[in-house]
Amino acid sequence: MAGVHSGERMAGVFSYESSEIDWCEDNYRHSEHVVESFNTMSSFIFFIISPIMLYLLHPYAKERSLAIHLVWVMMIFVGLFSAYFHMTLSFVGQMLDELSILWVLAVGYAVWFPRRLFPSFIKDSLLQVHVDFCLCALRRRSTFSKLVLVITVISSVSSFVKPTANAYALNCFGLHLLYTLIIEMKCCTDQKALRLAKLSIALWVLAISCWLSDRFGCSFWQRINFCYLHGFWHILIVIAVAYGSTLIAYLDASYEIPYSLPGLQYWPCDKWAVGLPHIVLKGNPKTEKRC
Ligand SMILES: CCCCCCCC/C=C\CCCCCCCC(=O)N[C@@H](CO)[C@H](O)/C=C/CCCCCCCCCCCCC
Ligand SMILES: [Ca+2]
Ligand SMILES: [Zn+2]
Repeated sequence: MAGVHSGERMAGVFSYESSEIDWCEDNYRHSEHVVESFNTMSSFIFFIISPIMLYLLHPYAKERSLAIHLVWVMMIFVGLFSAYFHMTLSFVGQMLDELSILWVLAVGYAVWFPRRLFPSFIKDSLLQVHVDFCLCALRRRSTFSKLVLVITVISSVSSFVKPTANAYALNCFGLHLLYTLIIEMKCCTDQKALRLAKLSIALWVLAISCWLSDRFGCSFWQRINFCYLHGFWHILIVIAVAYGSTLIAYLDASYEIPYSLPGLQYWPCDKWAVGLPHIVLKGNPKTEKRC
């Protein structure tokens, strides 16, 4: 009997609308198989932007570390799980969506978090030992990555305690990322980087306004028959991440591989006012010392 009950519960977490979260868009408006059509369709933006970013970041990732590619590979899974979540509004869909975001953030922190902002116990840990500068930098990042891994595993397990709070916790990580970016930009004089920082922050503010407005202002949006703000959030946040992560990658390249003379450009055309930012390496890496 107990087996039957646990089997039913297992099936329950996959069933349509088993999540406690329901976004503002009307359910089953366009199809009886898709709960929120616009929210599902807008998740496909991840499948467009991620491969382009993988292609654009390749020269920098090849020089710095191929692990950087993990960020945009995992963003494809975020898109996939987001589409599945909005198609079903199932509990499993919600958890996959949120846990995939958590793990992308973790990889982003592990590969890009600025070394000079590492906790002091990591920064001081190798001071006494006389090791090569590059080796020391690598070891510190590896220790930091292990710390990130421990925090992410604990957060993943805790996410099952109160699933409705997960999205807010994830946005707190987003706020920390914003704070880190502001600290990093304080002493920056590079006009292209400053412009990219302003654009990233503006896109993030716009995206989060859509997310919050869909969550808390739904009755207003229903009255004017415009319930698509969560879908707009998907589009804006993926562009904000493309802008913000390229900026962080550019700052990382300037500190860690300065000999490759990193620069910022826009794709498809650098002269256009809009486009996807990427890093160009103007130096000749082969002849220089690598870290
Ligand atoms: C030094 C660190 C570098 C980190 C690099 C950035 C890595 C990318 C991080 C996050 C990806 C965000 C993906 C958004 C997923 C959209 C799916 C979705 O809509 N899910 C909702 C349910 O459908 C769910 O309620 C959303 C929860 C909130 C998620 C908040 C994530 C924080 C995003 C931070 C982005 C910062 C952008 C940088 C701007 C300066
Ligand atoms: Ca809905
Ligand atoms: Zn969503």
